[in-house]
Amino acid sequence: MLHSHVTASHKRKAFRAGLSSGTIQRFPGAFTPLSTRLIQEKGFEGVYISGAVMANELGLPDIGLTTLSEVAQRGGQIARTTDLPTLIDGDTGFGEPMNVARTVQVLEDAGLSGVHFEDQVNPKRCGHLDGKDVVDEQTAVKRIRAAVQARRDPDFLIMARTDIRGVDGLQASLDRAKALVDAGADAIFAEAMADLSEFEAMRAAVDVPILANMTEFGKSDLFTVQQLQDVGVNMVIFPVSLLRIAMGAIERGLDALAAEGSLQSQVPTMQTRARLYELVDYSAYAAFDEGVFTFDLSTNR
Ligand SMILES: C[C@](O)(C(=O)O)[C@H](CC(=O)O)C(=O)O
Ligand SMILES: [Mg+2]
Repeated sequence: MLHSHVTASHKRKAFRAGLSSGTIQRFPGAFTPLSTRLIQEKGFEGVYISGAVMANELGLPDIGLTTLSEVAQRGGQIARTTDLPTLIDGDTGFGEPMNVARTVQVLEDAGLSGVHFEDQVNPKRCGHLDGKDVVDEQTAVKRIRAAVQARRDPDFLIMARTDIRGVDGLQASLDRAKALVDAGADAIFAEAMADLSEFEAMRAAVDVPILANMTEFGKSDLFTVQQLQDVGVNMVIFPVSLLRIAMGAIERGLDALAAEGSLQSQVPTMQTRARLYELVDYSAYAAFDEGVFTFDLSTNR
């Protein structure tokens, strides 16, 4: 009822334990706080909070328009609904290294378990699009150093994302990842790897956990969790998938409503009222109310 049943500190420790467990950690992207309830119930290890989804949900493209306050608020709303660890997309950190430092502290306070910062220039764009650009190594390293220095909870995970693969190729990406680990990154997000052998090369290059991004309609094939685990990937995100699934269903539903004048034909595809109430734990709230209203002073002398 009401919120997560474990503390932010517990979730951060669980995140780190999962990353070093030898079992790949699967983090679907929650596109609403409500969706975390399903992610948890279905047995996934954690929840990803996508910058693309946060922007797109507001009707904006994912080009660095969302602000730290918007992202922290949404991240906090999502984190509080789940007992699972949460990794949030910190884009380029919302400014210069000083801003990156503040971002870390705000996200720690919002109850997130970790954040990733990327080495793109501003304005940033989806890592799977052409025409993106990256900052030089020194600038990228400064971002990560600022993040690491600002953190107060040593368990809060700072992940460095490098987008350089799509700009300067695989070797540049391995070199960049090593520099980011030397700067203190706890984990590496190697964006837009072309195939499994590239993940394998990244695995060999660094000795921290590595993340694979299985975003649809991107540069990478959609490898299975098992294939990624087999090449030593420690965690995989499905960042925008739930939004895409839901928006696909919404379009089909609206088409049916427009064509048929009623949603009767769609009802079997809908989540039922009973299932929805189960996810928001409705009955526990009703029981709580009943307990308060039936409280009888005379029996408590
Ligand atoms: C992971 C990502 O940064 C996101 O914001 O979810 C995006 C996902 C996408 O646009 O498909 C990315 O840059 O890969
Ligand atoms: Mg993003």
